[in-house]
Amino acid sequence: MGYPNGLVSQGKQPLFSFGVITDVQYADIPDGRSFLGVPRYYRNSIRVLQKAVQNWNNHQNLIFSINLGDIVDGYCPKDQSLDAVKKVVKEFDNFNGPVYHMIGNHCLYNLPRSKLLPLLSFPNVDCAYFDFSPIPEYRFVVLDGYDISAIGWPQDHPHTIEALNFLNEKNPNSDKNSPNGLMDLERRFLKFNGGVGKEQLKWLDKTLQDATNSNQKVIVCCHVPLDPGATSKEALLWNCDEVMDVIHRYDCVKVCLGGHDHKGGHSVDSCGVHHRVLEAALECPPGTDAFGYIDVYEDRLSLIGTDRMASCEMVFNR
Ligand SMILES: Nc1ccn([C@@H]2O[C@H](COP(=O)(O)OP(=O)(O)OC[C@H](O)CO)[C@@H](O)[C@H]2O)c(=O)n1
Repeated sequence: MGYPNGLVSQGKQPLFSFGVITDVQYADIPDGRSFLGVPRYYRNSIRVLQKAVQNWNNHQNLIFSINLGDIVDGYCPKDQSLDAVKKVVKEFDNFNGPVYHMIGNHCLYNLPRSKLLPLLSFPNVDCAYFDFSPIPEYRFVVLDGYDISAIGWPQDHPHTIEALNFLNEKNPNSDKNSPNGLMDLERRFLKFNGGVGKEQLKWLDKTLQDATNSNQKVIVCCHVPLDPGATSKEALLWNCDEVMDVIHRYDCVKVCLGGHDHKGGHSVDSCGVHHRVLEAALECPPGTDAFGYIDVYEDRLSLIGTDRMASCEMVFNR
């Protein structure tokens, strides 16, 4: 059987399947461009989401969907932020199943965490990282890539202060979103990125130990990518090295999914873990789409992408 975007089914039934989309970055404003000049279609992006939900529902066998973050764009007029987030959430709610969201920098430009987490139905409204297990053999670990961040926390919050100190130490530019002069992987030390804090790292370690004890395979999800092979250096998590050190201690993690770097990417790291950064809905010119679903097997994930989201076979290496 043939799929869109070139995959060929291997005949076996998946254990389960789920929908994916990222970087909708909706705003009711005219089309624009990224800082680097890439076109952005702020109004069309909600149409891409509507098409995704329709497609997921038509599939009939997707047991949940994942939104990898950045639901509303930073250029959304601030007096419209709440309505814009509610409007996008309403579209996700048309999906016939649970939707797991994560927060991105653009979400945090619009609303503080205290407002976002309840609106996005996080399992615990005080914490943006969590895990869930759709079937006993698999566990999903959702990381908060803006745990240590200069955006989203109150100005006097310890995590804001830690982030500002970190940026001042690592990035000498007065514009902390500018990578000018930063070399190679240091180009990730930008204000629109963030890091995973110590408590969350401990939680990640404990959760992966628990998954190992339960003989579960793990998919890690984070808005901010974790491997330089799958993303521009400017879009990497500040402490991707620390997070990957924890992940590599365990054999259970098979795939990491990300958003944030709109062009998308795929790599296999030195320990055989797949990293798939998904293509953004925001950059779809009208008439095009970027969403997909993932078939989960015992030995691989198969991403079936639509249009600008490339299909991808991720066979487990360990
Ligand atoms: N002062 C700046 C600001 C940004 N850049 C570079 O521009 C790229 C991304 O900026 P932008 O499009 O505004 O960021 P988004 O959060 O909307 O999107 C995230 C990107 O997709 C992550 O790649 C980036 O390359 C910056 O370094 C800059 O040079 N100077």
